[in-house]
Amino acid sequence: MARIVLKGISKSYGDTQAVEDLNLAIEDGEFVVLLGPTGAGKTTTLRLIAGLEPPDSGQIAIGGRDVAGEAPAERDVAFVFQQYSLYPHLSVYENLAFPLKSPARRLGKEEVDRRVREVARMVRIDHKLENRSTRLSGGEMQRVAIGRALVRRPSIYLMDEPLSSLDAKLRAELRLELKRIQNELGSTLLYVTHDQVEAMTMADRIGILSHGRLVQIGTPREIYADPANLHVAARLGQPHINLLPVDLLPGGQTPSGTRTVGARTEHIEISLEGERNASIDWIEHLGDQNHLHIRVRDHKLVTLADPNFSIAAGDNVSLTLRNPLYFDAAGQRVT
Ligand SMILES: Nc1ncnc2c1ncn2[C@@H]1O[C@H](COP(=O)(O)OP(=O)(O)OP(=O)(O)O)[C@@H](O)[C@H]1O
Repeated sequence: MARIVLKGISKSYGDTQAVEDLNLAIEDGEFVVLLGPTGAGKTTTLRLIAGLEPPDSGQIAIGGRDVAGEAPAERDVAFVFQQYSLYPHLSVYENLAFPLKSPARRLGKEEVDRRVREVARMVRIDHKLENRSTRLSGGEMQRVAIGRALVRRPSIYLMDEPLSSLDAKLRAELRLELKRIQNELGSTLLYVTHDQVEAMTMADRIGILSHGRLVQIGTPREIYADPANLHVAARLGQPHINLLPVDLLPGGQTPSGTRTVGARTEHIEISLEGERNASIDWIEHLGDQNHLHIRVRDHKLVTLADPNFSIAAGDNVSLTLRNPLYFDAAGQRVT
């Protein structure tokens, strides 16, 4: 377990600035998720910490040590990739034992056996230890890949979209398990994803990356409720935040300098009373909730509604804002 500190890290590939002046401290035992769109610099950040590439400038410290001169193996870091990279000719047991077999480790046979079985229980694959790794489902393979990282007990874990190749149900299951395991081990974990649900459910803190820069870092609640700018506000929330011109809807007290009003479901009151200023274009029925597609003059917005709310396409409704978010011409929050 260890603290990770990045100070002024930059990295470019030719003309592409992948990471730019990145400052980030991840506390010992903390679960930090880097969230950002494709090309934001997430994978590059992990690769720099792991030592797979050197930064152009800046410093990286792990557990108080400047790791500039250290090779990946010396950094005591485990990396889990998007695609499970198991040894196909080996059994699950042998795959899990593999990282413990390097001559440098000098672990006795019993100790290896004990650790393999302990980790197999943790990632819930202990009933398949003798299976060939090719005879596993995608979810089981990824459990083994995660187990192989855990078995070494490194000081930090770096995970690059480890759940993205799995179906939605498995992803939800493994999300919970990863969080439980990290809690149990108290390990420092830096996790990269572009899935906002993973970020919201697992992270102690979320760091939002855009064009190689860290735009904001905070607890999931802070990032969601108090976004620094439009870019961050648009990364979280389902359906997406509605960006509306000032004065389109009544309600709220617009601060001066506001150019755009950001309204999520919880910022929009729908009523069948009062002046009807909007009409329902269509309704998506998702089972436990409905997405209402609403038109206000020539603007469209989407909000959630309870399926029991009795409303139909073509109905006219009254919309009012309640404490929405305000942004200036540059997209920065105005309060
Ligand atoms: N080895 C490389 N050579 C050239 N350009 C690279 C290399 N690695 C990354 N880049 C570029 O650096 C930028 C950041 O890439 P990076 O892989 O870190 O983004 P990411 O946020 O992880 O994206 P994704 O979600 O698609 O994995 C991109 O524009 C990418 O094309």
